[in-house]
Amino acid sequence: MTNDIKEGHVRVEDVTINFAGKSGPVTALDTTSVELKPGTFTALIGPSGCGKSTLMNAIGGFVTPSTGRITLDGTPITGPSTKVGVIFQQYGLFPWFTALGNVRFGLKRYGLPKSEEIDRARAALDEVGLGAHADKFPQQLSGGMKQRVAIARTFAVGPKVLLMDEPFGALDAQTRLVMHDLLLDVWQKHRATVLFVTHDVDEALLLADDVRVMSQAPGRLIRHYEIRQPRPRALSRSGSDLLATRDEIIDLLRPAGALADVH
Ligand SMILES: Nc1ncnc2c1ncn2[C@@H]1O[C@H](COP(=O)(O)OP(=O)(O)OP(=O)(O)O)[C@@H](O)[C@H]1O
Repeated sequence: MTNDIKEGHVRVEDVTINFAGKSGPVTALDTTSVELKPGTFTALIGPSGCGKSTLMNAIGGFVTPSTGRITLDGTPITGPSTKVGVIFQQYGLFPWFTALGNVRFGLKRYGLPKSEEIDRARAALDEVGLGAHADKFPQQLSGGMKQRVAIARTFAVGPKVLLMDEPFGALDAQTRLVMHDLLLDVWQKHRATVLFVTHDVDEALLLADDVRVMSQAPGRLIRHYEIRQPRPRALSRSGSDLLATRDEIIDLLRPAGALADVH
């Protein structure tokens, strides 16, 4: 998708990440270079343990690369920042705050006047369709509703980059479809650069501009698919291109296919 968005440009340059394991160093991410262009939506898919979360945590500033570097808009990422929002499968909501309180908490660091903070939090909840549930506590909300609160909390802060680690993995199939539409709607309004980790090939193809496939551990990027079908997409009426891509990715994720050459 062409766009005139200038911020949220992520470059990962020759990054490897090693951790200290019980029996010596473990390579969690093999040499990886990738560019996330401003305002684009990239899905990252790969076998379990290949290093998807490690790459995401490095872009989030939670993990330091062992070699190489990661920049956001030309500046090296050296730690967590409000420019990079994060949404995990576990909603990360405070149980003692209402939905509104949770969104307000994310805004606290800005030191806004109380009325403005409340207005912004309410607007964010309206945007995800939860305006009528602002005063409910997380335990009174369904999984999909909790994830809506997490999305509202993150977008309210105005991140340039949004990292999502299997955000809908715990939701049922029907709720996931609703959440896909909601996420695309909110993303298209805010146009943060999104990196979305998933195990679900269909989810990647329905949502992303770019699908990046990783090899078995120690992971590296082995394939890049540019998906140019207009959204909203449905695999059942998407024509043969998307279905052929889907078959290819499923093959790549099989242990033998995952050793294929880099493209
Ligand atoms: N802090 C850590 N210390 C030691 N090893 C780690 C650490 N974090 C991750 N690893 C190891 O690095 C490898 C990659 O882990 P990572 O969680 O990034 O994989 P993943 O692709 O996200 O897996 P999954 O799809 O199962 O969530 C694994 O072998 C994991 O055990």
